[in-house]
Amino acid sequence: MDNKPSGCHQQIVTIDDVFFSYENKHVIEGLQFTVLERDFVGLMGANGAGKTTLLKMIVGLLRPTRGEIRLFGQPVRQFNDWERIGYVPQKNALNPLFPATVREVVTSGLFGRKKLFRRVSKADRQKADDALYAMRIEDLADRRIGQLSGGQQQRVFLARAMINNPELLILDEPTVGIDAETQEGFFRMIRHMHQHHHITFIMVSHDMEMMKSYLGNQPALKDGGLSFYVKHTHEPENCGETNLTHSIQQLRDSMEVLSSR
Ligand SMILES: Nc1ncnc2c1ncn2[C@@H]1O[C@H](COP(=O)(O)OP(=O)(O)OP(=O)(O)O)[C@@H](O)[C@H]1O
Repeated sequence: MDNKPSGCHQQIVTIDDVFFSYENKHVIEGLQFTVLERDFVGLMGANGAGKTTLLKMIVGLLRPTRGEIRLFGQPVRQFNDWERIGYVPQKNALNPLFPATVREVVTSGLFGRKKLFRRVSKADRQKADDALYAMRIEDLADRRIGQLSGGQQQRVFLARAMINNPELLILDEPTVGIDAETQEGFFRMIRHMHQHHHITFIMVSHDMEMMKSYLGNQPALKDGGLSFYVKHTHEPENCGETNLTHSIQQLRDSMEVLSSR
C-alpha cells in the first residue's frame, strides 16, 4: 500500500480519539494527535501522566480502551511492519550478570516479533557491525551489556533500535541515570539524526531545558497531563530515503562529542 503523499507529509502515527484505563483508573481520555513524517515530537508530563502508556499503545503493547491508533496509515492491530519502527523502552537497571553480549543485544533488534529464532546470516552480521560502528561501540561488541556504564548501554539500545534503519524511532526517557555531559552529547546526536536523516522521532523526556531548546517553548498540544512539543522538518529536499549504512560516517562524526568524554 502506498499511502505516502508528496511533500514529506505522510501520517506516521495517528492517535484518533484514544482512551485508556488501567482497571478503573483513567489515564488517557479522548486524545487526538498526529505525528507527521520527520516530525520530532517531545512528549512531556508529570510522573504518572501516561507518557509510557501512550508509547506502549503506539507500539502495540497495550490496546486503547476506546479509539484507534494508526501506524503509517494502518490500525496498529493489523500492522506487522515492525522493522520500520525502533523502540527504546524506559530503562531499568540491568543486572550486571545479564549474560548477553553487546553484539547479541544489537543483533536481536533484527528479529521482529515473529522471528525470534531466525538464523543470523552474513547480511545480519553486517547490519549489526554497521549499527555498532555508527554508535561507536564496536570495541564493546563482545562485552556483557550488564557490565557497561549507563551511557554505553544507552548506545547499545539505540544501536539495537536502529539496526533495521527505522523510519520511526520511539525513545522513552533515554537519558535517565546518565551524567549531564553524556546527556548533552546524546541529545546532540539525536538532533543530528533528526536533521540529516529520514527518521521521525517520538521522545519522552523530563529534560525540559533540552527539549524546549530544540522544540520551542509552546506545546503543539496539551491534553490532560501530557504536553506535545513538535518540530517539523518538512523540506522536500530532505524527503529521500536515508540508509544507515550511507549515514554511518555522519553519525560517527556526531558521536565525537560523546566518545571524547
Ligand atoms: N500496569 C499498570 N497497572 C495499573 N496502573 C498502572 C500500570 N502502569 C501504569 N499505571 C498507572 O497509570 C498511570 C500512568 O502511568 P505511565 O507509566 O504511563 O506514566 P508516565 O507519564 O510514563 O510516568 P513517569 O514519568 O513516572 O514514567 C500512573 O498513575 C501509573 O501508576
